[in-house]
Amino acid sequence: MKLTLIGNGFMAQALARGLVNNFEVEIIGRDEKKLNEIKTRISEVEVKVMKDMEDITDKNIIFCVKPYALQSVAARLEGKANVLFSILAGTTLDNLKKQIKSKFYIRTMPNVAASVCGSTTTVTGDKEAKNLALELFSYVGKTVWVNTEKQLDVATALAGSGPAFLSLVAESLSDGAVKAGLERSISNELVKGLFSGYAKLLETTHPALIKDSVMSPGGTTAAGMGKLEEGAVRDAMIKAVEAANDKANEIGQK
Ligand SMILES: NC(=O)C1=CN([C@@H]2O[C@H](COP(=O)(O)OP(=O)(O)OC[C@H]3O[C@@H](n4cnc5c(N)ncnc54)[C@H](OP(=O)(O)O)[C@@H]3O)[C@@H](O)[C@H]2O)C=CC1
Ligand SMILES: O=C(O)[C@@H]1CCC=N1
Repeated sequence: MKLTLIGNGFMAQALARGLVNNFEVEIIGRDEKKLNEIKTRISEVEVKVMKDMEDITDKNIIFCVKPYALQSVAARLEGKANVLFSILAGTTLDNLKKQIKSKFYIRTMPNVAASVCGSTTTVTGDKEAKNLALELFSYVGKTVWVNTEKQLDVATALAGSGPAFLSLVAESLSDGAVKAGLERSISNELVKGLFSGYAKLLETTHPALIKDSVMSPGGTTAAGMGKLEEGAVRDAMIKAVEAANDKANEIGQK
């Protein structure tokens, strides 16, 4: 089966790398130089500069441009695709249906860890294309089917934006260690180990239990936790996910 990725940015390339071993992959973009650079990095893909009018009849499209570019790119697509898979944050199935013709529509939300086959991708849309969607995105990590776009928007806030939120945690923990006198290279090494070890623990243990197992009475962790609560980190994280979800809804209303 052939997959056509429209857009050649970070996510398109991450998906292409995961998909080339199992599908024919074509990437369509607007910048020949960028496309040729991609071809040198991912030799298995076909690259193509978008025509004034691009025929998508019967193609399986993975749409990978920014949400604001939907209208201008859609205006140059003619014909009816087989399945349109969108990775666009916030952009609703209704909006996609108004702008691009396809037999079936799927909305997905992968994350940046797709570039290392570690995405957890949420998927919703037409049931007829469910199995294909779950298969495609399994080549860049795990997949989770949800029944509503409301769930997909919240998943966008949590798992799509989440790597950026966790980057703030990773970077600031390393900064704290440097402030306390540890060399940056050692701090960064410890943060990497901390995240990978923690990910393994989280597979089997609730976060509250992990916290309780670390925090001894009057100990070092309790001292640090006090400061996190003073800084309202928990509240800030909750508000970050809420704000990202609100933004997805706002994009959806445009
Ligand atoms: N980054 C992330 O972590 C995630 C992003 N997403 C979603 O993925 C989508 C792509 O994001 P990302 O890969 O990060 O963004 P990039 O900016 O890296 O890529 C966007 C791509 O769209 C192309 N593009 C923009 N406008 C046009 C146009 N008018 N005609 C043709 N091509 C156009 C750009 O072309 P050019 O290179 O020529 O500028 C570029 O190839 C977004 O909709 C985002 O919501 C989803 C999950 C996670
Ligand atoms: O912020 C963004 O637009 C994208 C969507 C999901 C993650 N990042």
